[in-house]
Amino acid sequence: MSKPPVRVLIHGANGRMGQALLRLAAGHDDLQVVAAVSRRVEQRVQDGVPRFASRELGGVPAFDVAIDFSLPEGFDGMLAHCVSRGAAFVSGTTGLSDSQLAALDAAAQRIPVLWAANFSLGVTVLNLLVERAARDLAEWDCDIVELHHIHKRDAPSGTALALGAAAEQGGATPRYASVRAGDIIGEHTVQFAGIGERIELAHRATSRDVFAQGALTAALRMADRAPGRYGMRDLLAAG
Ligand SMILES: NC(=O)C1=CN([C@@H]2O[C@H](COP(=O)(O)OP(=O)(O)OC[C@H]3O[C@@H](n4cnc5c(N)ncnc54)[C@H](OP(=O)(O)O)[C@@H]3O)[C@@H](O)[C@H]2O)C=CC1
Ligand SMILES: O=C(O)C1=N[C@H](C(=O)O)C[C@H](O)C1
Repeated sequence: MSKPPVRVLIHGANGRMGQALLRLAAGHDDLQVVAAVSRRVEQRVQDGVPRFASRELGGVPAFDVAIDFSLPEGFDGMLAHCVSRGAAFVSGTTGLSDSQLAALDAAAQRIPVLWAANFSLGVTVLNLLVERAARDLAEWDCDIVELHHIHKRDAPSGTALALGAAAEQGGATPRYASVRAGDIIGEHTVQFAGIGERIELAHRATSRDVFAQGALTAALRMADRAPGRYGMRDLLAAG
């Protein structure tokens, strides 16, 4: 007998990422979007998916996992809601405060939690490469340059900070520079500069679909996990 589809809630549904998630989710037989949540709701049902405003969470049907790509103002409410429903929480929202990041650890005592600054396979591997390079190049200057679209609010990007943490793990001390321009999806370069030579490790996303597809895959894999804190590296290890 085939498994029933994983029931997914998408939070931040009106946004750039929310729209990509809804479009790509429609092509997955193994999941069903049972609720699309955002601040404002114009139509009660759109493309067969029930819509809810964030103040109406009490009326949302049962779900196995929420995928949150909202903003820091929306994040706390959805995390708390997942804990109260016993559902898994997968989030890519960036610009979070230290206390919001700590709240992920507290929630992970009760539900499966995966937060990642970047859901692309390329950046997941880039983090490993940066940590490795920093181990041998800790004395070199380390600079992280990130470019994003003009609407992005947080800087440095979540990915830049995660790459910085990987560099620090290897012993380097990174500096950050941010550019906000046009419709750039997301580009990150980690430069290690010595005397007479330098290395650049770079990732360029040309479509938001890579983040959305990564988050849908993560949601499918998190739905039936034990409570705990997970990262993209755990998904790599899972194959
Ligand atoms: N980890 C990753 O791989 C990636 C992470 N991101 C991050 O995802 C987040 C969303 O990005 P993007 O889609 O471009 O942003 P948008 O501004 O396009 O969308 C944000 C969404 O969040 C909703 N929202 C905002 N505030 C609240 C609130 N207080 N309560 C409930 N919902 C709220 C908005 O609803 P409404 O429209 O109704 O106001 C909107 O649907 C950002 O933090 C971004 O940095 C982005 C891409 C990849
Ligand atoms: O806001 C975005 O667009 C993106 N945000 C993430 C970040 O802050 O690193 C990931 C990606 O680069 C796109």
